[in-house]
Amino acid sequence: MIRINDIIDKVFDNNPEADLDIIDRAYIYSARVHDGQVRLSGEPYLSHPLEVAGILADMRLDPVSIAAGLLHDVIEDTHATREQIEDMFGPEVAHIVSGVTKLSKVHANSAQARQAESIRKMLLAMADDIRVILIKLADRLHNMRTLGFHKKEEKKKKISQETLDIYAPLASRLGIYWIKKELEDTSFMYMYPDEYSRIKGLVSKDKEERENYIDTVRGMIKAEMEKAGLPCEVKGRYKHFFSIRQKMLSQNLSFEEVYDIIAFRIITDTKSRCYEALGILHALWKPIDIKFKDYIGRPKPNMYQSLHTTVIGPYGERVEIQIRTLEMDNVAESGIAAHWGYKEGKRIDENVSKKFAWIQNLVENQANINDPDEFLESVRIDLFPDEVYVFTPHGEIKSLNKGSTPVDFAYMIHTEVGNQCVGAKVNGRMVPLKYELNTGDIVEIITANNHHPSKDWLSFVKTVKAKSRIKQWIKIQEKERSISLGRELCEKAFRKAKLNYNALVKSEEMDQVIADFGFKSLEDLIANVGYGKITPLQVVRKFERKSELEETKDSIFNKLVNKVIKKKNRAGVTVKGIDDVLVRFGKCCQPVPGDAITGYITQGQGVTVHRVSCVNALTMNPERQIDIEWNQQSEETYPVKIQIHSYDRVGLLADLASNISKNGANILNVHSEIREDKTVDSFFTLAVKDTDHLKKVLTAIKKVKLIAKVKRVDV
Ligand SMILES: Nc1nc2c(ncn2[C@@H]2O[C@H](COP(=O)(O)OP(=O)(O)OP(=O)(O)O)[C@@H](OP(=O)(O)OP(=O)(O)O)[C@H]2O)c(=O)[nH]1
Repeated sequence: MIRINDIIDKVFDNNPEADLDIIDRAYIYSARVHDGQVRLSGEPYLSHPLEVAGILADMRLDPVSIAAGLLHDVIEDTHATREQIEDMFGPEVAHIVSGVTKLSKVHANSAQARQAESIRKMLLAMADDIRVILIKLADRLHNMRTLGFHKKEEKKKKISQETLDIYAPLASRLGIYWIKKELEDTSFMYMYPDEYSRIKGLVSKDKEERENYIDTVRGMIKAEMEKAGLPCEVKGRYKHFFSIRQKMLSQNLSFEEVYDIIAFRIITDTKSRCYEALGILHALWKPIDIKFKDYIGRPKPNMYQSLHTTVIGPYGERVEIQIRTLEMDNVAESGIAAHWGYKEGKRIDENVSKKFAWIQNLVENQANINDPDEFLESVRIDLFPDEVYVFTPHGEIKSLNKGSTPVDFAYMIHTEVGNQCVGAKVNGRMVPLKYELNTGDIVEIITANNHHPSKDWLSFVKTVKAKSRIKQWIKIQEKERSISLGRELCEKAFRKAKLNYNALVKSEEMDQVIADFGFKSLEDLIANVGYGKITPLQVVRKFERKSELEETKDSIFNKLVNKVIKKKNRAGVTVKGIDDVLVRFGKCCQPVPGDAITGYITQGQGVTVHRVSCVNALTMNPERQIDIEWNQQSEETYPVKIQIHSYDRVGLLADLASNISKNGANILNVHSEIREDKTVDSFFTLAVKDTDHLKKVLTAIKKVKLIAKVKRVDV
């Protein structure tokens, strides 16, 4: 078991100025709260947080991350609370520890949904503080190292599969290659023990011969570099087992045919020397053209940089050689962690944040995908990137998933370019929209203003962005179609039931009906009628039931309430300088004569009247504003909403209704909300002649028994 002093030494070696005290304190606290707990291995539980902290120190992370690693499961597994952690170690450590704790709580029915949920949580946690995921990776790595202590084979396989599905790709995407490799190889060993042993056996077979080969080739490369005065270190590396297996499966190769089981790495000091070394190598051994990859010019999204070349080696064999600087080599192993400041308080730098902006994108693009299968599929594409690099006609480089098409490219440029894409030229030639792009292609998208995405595109696009934007467009179209169909169906059904559809859609009963069905808006309700999810008759029945209920209420009140005024097209307002213009009233502020008003010229729908104090009037475009005034001779009445706050008592509504009626105002609508403190707010929509009439009604209501407050309110 690693000791705390070993961890502290590692941190000190990385950064002699690090705050070691927080690590010490976290260790003491963790030891205290985990006291008495044991792991399946029989070791004290403390060994786990210590090993996790050791892995984090190997990743050269900052003391805050290491302290959080020591405490990573105290909230979940002991009596410790987030507040205690915050008091003792500060908000940063507490935030990270509680982030790790949240990740371990996944509630879902199916295995698929569980996986989707845990990936979604990880993405969110990464977008919040990437250190949460680094700790989770270290935690998983140690759990994999000790997986052998689990008794059940099934359990070991399940955990290994999850590691291959989620944790290894995440480590790869974050560029922490050493963790990715270890996770893959350990999972491989538990998942397919026979195959693992076979490959392991084949790699170690003829070990001595292989080591001799490595020494010889390394010596040759080194000598050639020295001759050219190029300082460098040359290493031989064995491909990891899981990667060998993947290559054999994906390219249908036998073990002997995987030529890069041994490869060489040249580490030099500057970027230009990397290219120089490449030239020297190619002069020594003939390169295989198609196997050259310049990840220095085009780094991978996980920041990996290196030149890869394959040459015909000294014995006529293929030799893969990777060339990079020392700094690139560090990043190749540690990825994002290599860029993580391990000095106190130093945050991840902006450049690195930009490189990892894909995390944010992933979170945003997937926020609306609810189906676990679809979610996993889309994340899989993003987590197992196999990029192609293509160019815009202006020479800008874009990286896309392998298999991407011009439509993916178009959506990557801009959603509108995608939506209006009609054709594409690749390297100057027209290609079908489902053409698979290759690295180096120059792609030009042809758009047409009124063109729209097609459902068929979903069958070939590869990127999450293109998929989600096309689906979004289809959804909007379907919704629009459903709304107009739904409206038509409802109108017919209402007519048949002798209900006035146009009046009722604007009523408060409709708000209630919408809520009864569990929808948020009238549009949603109508669209669902159009989709066929509810029938128009179900909507009609709600209204019929409502009027039946109403009839059982107090009869005086009922008669008054049901005297709904059928209003004629509103006059009563003159628009200055224009005679014959359609005038409508803002539903938002319900102006009545006497109110200061203003007009808003709408597109094709005449002028809308608002009170000058209405928020909509305050924010309207001044160019569309027009002066209007009340017509003095108008005989019209106007709806206005009032709120009456009072104590709840028997007969209150009847008293109010008769008082309002006595004062010459008709009641168009009423509803009450009873509060816990035995008071009630009654909302009446009245038809009044003007503000004076309204004032008279309000004053009269104040005289009704036990009324606390009366006021006019906006709708
Ligand atoms: N650190 C790091 N190394 C990378 C990355 N991508 C590629 N490499 C290195 O490059 C090797 C080969 O990758 P590629 O050139 O992409 O080609 P291949 O996948 O072999 O297919 P191809 O031969 O082109 O058909 C990898 O081997 P293995 O994956 O077997 O790994 P390791 O060597 O560490 O066990 C790594 O050594 C990366 O993102 N990070």
